[in-house]
Amino acid sequence: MSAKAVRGIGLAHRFTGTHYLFENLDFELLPGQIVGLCGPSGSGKSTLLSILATWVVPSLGRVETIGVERTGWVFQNPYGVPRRTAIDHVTLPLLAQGRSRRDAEDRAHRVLAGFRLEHAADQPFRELSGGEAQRLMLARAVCSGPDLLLVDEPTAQLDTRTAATVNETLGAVAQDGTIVVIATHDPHTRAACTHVIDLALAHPGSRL
Ligand SMILES: Nc1ncnc2c1ncn2[C@@H]1O[C@H](COP(=O)(O)OP(=O)(O)OP(=O)(O)O)[C@@H](O)[C@H]1O
Repeated sequence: MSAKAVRGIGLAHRFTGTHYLFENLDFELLPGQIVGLCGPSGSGKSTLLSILATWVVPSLGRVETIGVERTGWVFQNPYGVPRRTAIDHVTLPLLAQGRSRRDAEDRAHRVLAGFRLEHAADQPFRELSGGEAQRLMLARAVCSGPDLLLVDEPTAQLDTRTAATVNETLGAVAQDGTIVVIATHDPHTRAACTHVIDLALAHPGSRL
């Protein structure tokens, strides 16, 4: 496995005209880790994901990456092609990597099964439930082979059993060498993480 790491160094962020959401954040994220970004609503979890994705420049500090060429992102709101089937969404990134159709479809079915979506393989995206659509986005992101996978609230819409499967599958993705970062409110998802960055503790007000 090639060396990969994501480092946050002295990170702090505030939007124009607002107070600092968090300050003095230092961390190193490595393959095999599944890192939970935790904290109350509005504490800056999605903002920190955007900073890790380099979409938002932090007010202070910097992010350094080593060996991270591909970043996958799964939003809270799933977006797909309404008429295209679930299996198509997952097969496409595998074909784009140069796999044969048969190899791509085999892998796509295995990944769908990992997210409890086998039953929906041939359903068009528009017929999926909210939770199925979001799991499909996870499956698609995993199939794009990211070095760093950023996920916003993956279990918010799921029942406990499905959420547990998703957490296990993300754990397996981390074991395969992806750095997985999950913004979450869910205590079960937090418990499934190997590391936690708690933004409640990085909030300037937490020291008052
Ligand atoms: N582009 C922006 N401009 C100004 N303020 C913003 C912007 N984006 C987010 N904020 C504010 O920054 C704060 C943190 O937002 P963020 O979405 O990162 O929190 P969160 O912890 O992910 O919240 P939630 O758990 O509710 O999703 C919020 O008060 C939000 O209104």
